[in-house]
Amino acid sequence: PQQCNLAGSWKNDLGSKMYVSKVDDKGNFLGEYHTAVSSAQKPIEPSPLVGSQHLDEDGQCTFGFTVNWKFSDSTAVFVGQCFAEKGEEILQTSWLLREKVDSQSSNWKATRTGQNTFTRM
Ligand SMILES: CN1C(=O)N(C)[C@H]2CS[C@@H](CCCCC(=O)O)[C@H]21
Repeated sequence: PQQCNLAGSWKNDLGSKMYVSKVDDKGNFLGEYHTAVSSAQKPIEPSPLVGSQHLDEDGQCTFGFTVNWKFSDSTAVFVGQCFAEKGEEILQTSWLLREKVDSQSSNWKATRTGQNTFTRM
């Protein structure tokens, strides 16, 4: 069965790109996230990501990774699964974006969530 390995280049429906370096034998990986959009004031820069994926024998692995934004006081965490359909690999992900807020009274509005699909570039 096709082993769904996250190494390589991915793009999502927002036009963001993700470059994943090799996945080690424990499933850990590093990479870079090139976001296409941002609510931050500063110019967008590539940002490091650190993650881990299951290396199941059936190849439809689940994974998670964290993106530490270099141009924004925020952090995103993604969880998802890799699906292999007719030779195409699709990453179905959900994410939480936590932005730094100035006081706990604003804590309620600090976390956003969404879902995104990635395909190989
Ligand atoms: C573009 N995005 C993207 O490709 N996503 C899957 C979502 C989850 S991370 C967010 C971008 C955050 C940029 C940094 C910031 O504005 O604080 C958004």
